[in-house]
Amino acid sequence: MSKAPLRVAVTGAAGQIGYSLLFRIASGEMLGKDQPVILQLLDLPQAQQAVKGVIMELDDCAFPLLAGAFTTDDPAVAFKDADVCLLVGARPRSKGMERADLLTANGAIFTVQGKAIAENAKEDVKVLVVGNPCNTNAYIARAAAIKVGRTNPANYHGMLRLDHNRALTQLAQKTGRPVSSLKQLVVWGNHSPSMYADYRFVTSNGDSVKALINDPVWNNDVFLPTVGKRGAAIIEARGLSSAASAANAAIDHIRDWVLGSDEWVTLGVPSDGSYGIPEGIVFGFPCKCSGGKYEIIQGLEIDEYSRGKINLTLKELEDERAAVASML
Ligand SMILES: NC(=O)c1ccc[n+]([C@@H]2O[C@H](COP(=O)([O-])OP(=O)(O)OC[C@H]3O[C@@H](n4cnc5c(N)ncnc54)[C@H](O)[C@@H]3O)[C@@H](O)[C@H]2O)c1
Ligand SMILES: O=C(O)C[C@H](O)C(=O)O
Repeated sequence: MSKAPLRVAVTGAAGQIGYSLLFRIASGEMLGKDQPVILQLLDLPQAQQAVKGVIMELDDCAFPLLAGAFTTDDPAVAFKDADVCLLVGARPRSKGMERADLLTANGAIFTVQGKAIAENAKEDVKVLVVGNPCNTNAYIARAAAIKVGRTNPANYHGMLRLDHNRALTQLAQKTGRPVSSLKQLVVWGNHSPSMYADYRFVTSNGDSVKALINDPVWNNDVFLPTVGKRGAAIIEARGLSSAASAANAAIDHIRDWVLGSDEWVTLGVPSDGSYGIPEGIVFGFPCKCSGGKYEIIQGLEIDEYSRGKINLTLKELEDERAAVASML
């Protein structure tokens, strides 16, 4: 017997990430090749026509797993009974802008949406914020949801998976080892240039990647800036912010969370106090997922260099938290 459909709400559905994301969700790449889905799409009133066009294209793919799709400009309708919410809709950064510039522009969206999710979605809804600055937007949505109650505050995530995937490829290219052989990577902190992509624990077929590379100067002066500033480099090259790779990362994040992952994955999750990160701050941590739940991997050694890097990205998130305090 076929499974009951899961409801996936996607905001910013008319945007460029939406266009890369929706077709892959409908084809089963996110929730499984035997899992029907209903797409509940949210965008602004002026974008409704464009979303209708996207739904026409979804129809024209005749996806066997697509059990329905609709568009609305009302968050309460979009999030009704949702199992998964992908909060993509926000203004993207343009050339020369830092993510902090987006804080006030986009923060207001997430108070409204966090409340609407908590009031309307399934109680165990899984929420991933992609719209930037995604860690603090997830923090805002979670704070608004906590005021309502009902949903699980641990299930409001920000997306660090793009940074994780970017770091994997840089390491694969440096070592000449296949991406698939690299295990135990983590990107700590904020989805911003302050993030700390940490390959001290990474192995490739049992070999330590840190020992293979054995080049702290490359780590500090090439690897970290390349991963941290990759978003800006893509905006510079494309004239638009990353879209297909961002959509891919969102799919990876939700797939691993829902279907499980034997490997470490970086998830941006509300801190439970692990590694000295204050509770509630949405922070990139090494996680394992199984049975639809995630846990932060404990007990990793944090050396002095790493502590300095983690403190730096934490400080940025604490400053962002202070900047949005009046919105909460
Ligand atoms: N976390 C990451 O790794 C990552 C990576 C890439 C992009 N992003 C961010 O994702 C966001 C979307 O990027 P994009 O390239 O798709 O942008 P886009 O401008 O192409 O699309 C954004 C869409 O969001 C809609 N929107 C705006 N406000 C909305 C609201 N209140 N409710 C619903 N929809 C709304 C717009 O109408 C538009 O259709 C940006 O904030 C961007 O910075 C994050
Ligand atoms: O950098 C941006 O503004 C877009 C996105 O967050 C990215 O990392 O590509």
